[in-house]
Amino acid sequence: MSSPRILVVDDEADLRELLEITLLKMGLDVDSAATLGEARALLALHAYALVLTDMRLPDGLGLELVREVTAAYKCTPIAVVTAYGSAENAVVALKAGAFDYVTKPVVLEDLRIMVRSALRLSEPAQEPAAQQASQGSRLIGESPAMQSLRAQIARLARSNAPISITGESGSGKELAAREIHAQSTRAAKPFVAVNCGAIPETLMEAEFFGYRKGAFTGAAEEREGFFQAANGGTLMLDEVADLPLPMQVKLLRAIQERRVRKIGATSEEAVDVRIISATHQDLARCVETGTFRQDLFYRLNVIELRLPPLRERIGDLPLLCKAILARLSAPGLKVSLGPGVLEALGEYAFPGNVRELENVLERALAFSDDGVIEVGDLSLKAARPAAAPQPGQGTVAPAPPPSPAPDDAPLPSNLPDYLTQVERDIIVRALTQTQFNRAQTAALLGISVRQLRYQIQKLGIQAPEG
Ligand SMILES: Nc1ncnc2c1ncn2[C@@H]1O[C@H](COP(=O)(O)OP(=O)(O)OP(=O)(O)O)[C@@H](O)[C@H]1O
Repeated sequence: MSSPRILVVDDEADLRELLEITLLKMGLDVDSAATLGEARALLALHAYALVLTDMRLPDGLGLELVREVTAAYKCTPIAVVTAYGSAENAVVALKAGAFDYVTKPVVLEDLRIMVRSALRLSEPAQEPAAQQASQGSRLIGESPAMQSLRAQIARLARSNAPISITGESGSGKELAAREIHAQSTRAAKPFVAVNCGAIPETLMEAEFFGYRKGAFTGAAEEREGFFQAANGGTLMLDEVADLPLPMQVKLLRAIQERRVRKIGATSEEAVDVRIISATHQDLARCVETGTFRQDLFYRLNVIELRLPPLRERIGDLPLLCKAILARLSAPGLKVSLGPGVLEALGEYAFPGNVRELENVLERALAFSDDGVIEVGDLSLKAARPAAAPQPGQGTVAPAPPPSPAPDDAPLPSNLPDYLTQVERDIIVRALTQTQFNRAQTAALLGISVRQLRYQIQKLGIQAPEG
């Protein structure tokens, strides 16, 4: 079998030679070109496993070649060599479709890592793996929005460019990130998801970069950070807008240099990590208000992937309900939706998106008789004009408007836990008020007795049987 063939495009003879020798030593075949014209001629003659081009060439810009190769040779990844410190060039090239970049002066280890990663893209075994991943996609939905999302994911999986995923809470940002990872050449390596809002500021550096034994009091053992744990794979920075500014500086450096230093270490180590960031906030707005660094925003936001809210793809409801219920129901139990349920769901705005749909169905399933979910079991939070409760099917009372918290009130650091606590407190208060009379408590809170019983059990509230 012949070795993969690489095309090197550079007009600096010294650098070209260095690249050629490094690639030949990796057992690869190398062609080289000094101009765009020569490169085009070679591309027309051979199929390349990778094109590596300088950005400035005598007869034009490497960027032109990036665009041409991306459009005309879809199976050939193209990477660029950029001058040190010209982050702008790298970002422009990645946006234009470059697979990755290396900076000058070229660090040979970085070059080898990048080349190996690119070659995995053209390995024949990779094709079926990628196909399988997309066929077995866990992102459910056939709406035009989902089809377009899946197509974008398949394209993005073939690049190392940083991706910023935006979308409302519960819309599937983490699922999309996992999907990109699963379809990429990094699939065999770890996917590490980090909730940036959940790490105490004092521990952040240690968590991200690791530490050496004895680096600080309590550092009894050497520990890896998220970057090392994700080496070769993908690091997802969830709720990236929550990163404090000092950590943003350190993160930017790690991403730019592709190197991290453990706390207490004297030297840095190379890490090969693809960064996917996600947030439900408007990062550009955070930059304007000064809570997010512009340079980090620029680095993370190379390619933007927007996840549509569920209400924009409501046609996916039947498929989503089917898949969620199949997952939630006990083996052998057939679960179905009663009349009007899909319509009622279709009229609901789903501020919490697919996660909320999962919760609604899980709760409804617990209340349903004989595995048939009725409209009254849904207990949707917002008013649903056409989904008024049917007589005898439980009631959906309009909630009193929540009193707005003052703008400077401290935000909860874990919203689900906070909301669970609020729910618990309210139920305990209502139970105490009615002296644990469940029927009265349920009526007071506008839920059915069955729903109340379920919540009491779920929240572990100690209440005498009533
Ligand atoms: N298209 C989809 N198909 C199937 N399940 C989905 C889809 N989108 C989201 N989900 C499910 O919804 C839940 C929430 O998804 P996920 O955690 O990816 O959302 P998120 O946007 O990252 O949320 P957050 O902003 O709160 O972190 C998960 O259980 C996920 O499996």
